[in-house]
Amino acid sequence: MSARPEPIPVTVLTGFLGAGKTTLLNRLLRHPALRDTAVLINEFGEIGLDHLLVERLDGDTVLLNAGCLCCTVRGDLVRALRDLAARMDGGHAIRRVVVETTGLADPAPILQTLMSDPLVLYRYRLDGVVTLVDAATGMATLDAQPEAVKQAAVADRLVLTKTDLSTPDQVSALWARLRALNPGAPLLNALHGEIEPEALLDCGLYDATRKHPEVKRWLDAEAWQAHGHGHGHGHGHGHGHGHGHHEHAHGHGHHHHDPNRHDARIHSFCLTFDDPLPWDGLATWLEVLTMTRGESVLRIKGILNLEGEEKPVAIHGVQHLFHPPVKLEAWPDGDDRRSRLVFILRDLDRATVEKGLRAFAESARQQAQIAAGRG
Ligand SMILES: Nc1nc2c(ncn2[C@@H]2O[C@H](COP(=O)(O)OP(=O)(O)OP(=O)(O)O)[C@@H](O)[C@H]2O)c(=O)[nH]1
Repeated sequence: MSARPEPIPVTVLTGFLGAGKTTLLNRLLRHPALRDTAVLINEFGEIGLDHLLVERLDGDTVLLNAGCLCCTVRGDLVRALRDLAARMDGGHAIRRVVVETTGLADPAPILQTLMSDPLVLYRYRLDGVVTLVDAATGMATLDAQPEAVKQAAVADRLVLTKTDLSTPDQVSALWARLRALNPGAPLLNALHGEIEPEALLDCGLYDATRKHPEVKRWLDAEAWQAHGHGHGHGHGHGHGHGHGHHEHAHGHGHHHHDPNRHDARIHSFCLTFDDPLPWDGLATWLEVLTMTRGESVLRIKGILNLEGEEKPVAIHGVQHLFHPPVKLEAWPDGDDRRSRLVFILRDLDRATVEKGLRAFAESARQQAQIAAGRG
């Protein structure tokens, strides 16, 4: 038996048509930090011009030529990642993968691919979603294109490009809008693709150079506290398991822009629980949620304190698909043992989610009590 090879971090680079993905990628690839990076490019329709534009073609750039992104991309992506793994086994040094999506792509199927294929799961880990937004056209694009809103909402890092082509007012309005849509992702700037790789890389649960989980960077639960003016629903849930609502739904930001219909449909919030949660109840609820409302679940990330578990467990889901839960070695942030669940949802309100979760948790607790003869 050989040990599991160190999983290779995968960064998903997305952003609407012309946002500056190729420009940024070309700059990034010149950095020593991105030595031995393989690039996978997902093109829409025509044989990809981007393939030619990515300058450092050293045989590790693979074109994923997929007409429809919803389904076909997955097979292509899996095949490309499997091929890369075979090349690594043959001694080829690859330390990182960047998947550049087409501007029209819904990032969800790509994320799902990374969390569902067994070989991909074994050899790779999702490091993060980096979404580029063109400062000059971003507002109009977000107004017109639901996919662009979704790309921004699920991002782990948001990068504003082309600030040289827009006024400071345009930039601040766009920042406010992105902040409202996605309070958890740091907002960065890249002029002509110029950005420090450290700002974009290693935003996943694991730092590439260290073994311990980077929960703070990954989950950024504090962001909802800092931005959460929509908290404090005092439901009387009689069991005293924690609460602490931090929500940022759209509509009460500081910006003057009217809530857009796409933005208004998407919102994100963080639920916090002080007491351990029963895994059975939570798992059943997640299953019900994703089976019945999967299309509304853009992303769920969480650190859980589970009944009967000493260590924290990380969960990560996109629409109807979940990454297998990962047991972490240590509690984050000075032994903070609260469960924290970050939700990015479309057309699904917080109360439904929260009530369902609490009900399933409660029912699992009662079942356990009955089973233990205490019911
Ligand atoms: N003025 C200005 N132009 C930029 C900046 N970043 C990128 N561009 C230009 O914007 C255009 C589109 O950039 P690309 O990098 O091709 O964008 P992309 O997101 O890869 O585009 P698609 O692959 O078509 O989705 C190019 O002409 C870039 O030179 C910037 O910060 N300022």
